Amino acid sequence: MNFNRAVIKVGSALVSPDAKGCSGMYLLAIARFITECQQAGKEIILVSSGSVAAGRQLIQHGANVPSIPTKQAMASVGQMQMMANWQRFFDQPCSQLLITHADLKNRERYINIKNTLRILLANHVIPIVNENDTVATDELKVGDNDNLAALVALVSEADCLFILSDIDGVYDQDPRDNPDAVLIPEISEITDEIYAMAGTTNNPIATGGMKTKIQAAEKAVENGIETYILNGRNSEIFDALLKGENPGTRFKANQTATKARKHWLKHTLKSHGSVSLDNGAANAVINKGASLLPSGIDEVSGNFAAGESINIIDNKTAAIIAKGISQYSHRDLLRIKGCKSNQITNILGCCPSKVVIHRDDMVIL
Ligand SMILES: Nc1ncnc2c1ncn2[C@@H]1O[C@H](COP(=O)(O)OP(=O)(O)O)[C@@H](O)[C@H]1O
Ligand SMILES: N[C@@H](CCC(=O)OP(=O)(O)O)C(=O)O
Repeated sequence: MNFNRAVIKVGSALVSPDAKGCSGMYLLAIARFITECQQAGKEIILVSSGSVAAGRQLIQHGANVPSIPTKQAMASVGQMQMMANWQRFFDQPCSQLLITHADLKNRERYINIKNTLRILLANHVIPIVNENDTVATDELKVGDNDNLAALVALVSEADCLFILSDIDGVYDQDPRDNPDAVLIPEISEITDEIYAMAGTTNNPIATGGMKTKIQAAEKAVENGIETYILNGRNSEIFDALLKGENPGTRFKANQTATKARKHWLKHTLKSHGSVSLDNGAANAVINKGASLLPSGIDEVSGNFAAGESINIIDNKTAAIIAKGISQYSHRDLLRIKGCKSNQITNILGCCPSKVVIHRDDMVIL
């Protein structure tokens, strides 16, 4: 799995499969996948739908489609149930972020959301985002959690977006109406033809269907974020992902977005110091797309602050193999070099990051 930070979007049909309150039926496997990703040094943000579905039985409504205020009340009571349901699958604390489109459009609020997410992740809290349905009228709304998840991936600078739904991926036509529909494993360009294949949803508790998932994928890939649409009802997909396979539809990230950042790293940023790596770490960085962990660092030289660029040297050849932005100052690195990431807090008193240089902050030379 070649990512450092991912947003995982979970649809209503997984949180509340029969729209009668919350269920753990599908969340257990999702939570296990999240834990396994974290154990591999990756950071995960959840975007969870399901508040309306979870609260549906607790608010009176007739046989007709509930009105907007009724749905807002359902979301309000259902959100509590949904968060409690997620929390029981994690030993770590979960946190709640309820946001609207208006929050993401406002620069000051955008930065506040970004900073909050960063600090939550640094403290090993699992951020769980949903739209703030109570205050969201049409002008304030993102409207669907697929597009919200793409915006969360942008604000959090994630490099991967997983959209988990009740269907295996994008088909050439809606498989609910067309049994001959064929799954498309790889989409390298989102064209009008792709949009034409995507229908809406017939699930009364869901919003958007495949159309909003394609919109979300488009937003993400054009910003260099690889996107997958997957069936969260099938727990085998998580084993496949962990093995680096694609068990659904993958949208290739636009390389120019990634390239622009790598170009800036390589050519614009001046290095203020260096770290030398042992054999295993040098191999992981060059050949396995890994982030740099403190355990692989043998030596630290120079005088640099957290957030500054440094060279990465292979101890064996003394060659500069890569360059990247260090999450730690040279002083802190001298104290944590050679240590496991889970020892950082004991040594420094805090752990702003499990990795010394994130893969997306690194360029191989
Ligand atoms: N081309 C398509 N490929 C796959 N699914 C499609 C397509 N067009 C429409 N759909 C529908 O989209 C649904 C998933 O969207 P939705 O019900 O909004 O799920 P979620 O609650 O996970 O957001 C599928 O169950 C399927 O019926
Ligand atoms: N904020 C709403 C999200 C609605 C929504 O987008 O649902 P889904 O299509 O299942 O992702 C809720 O929590 O019910």
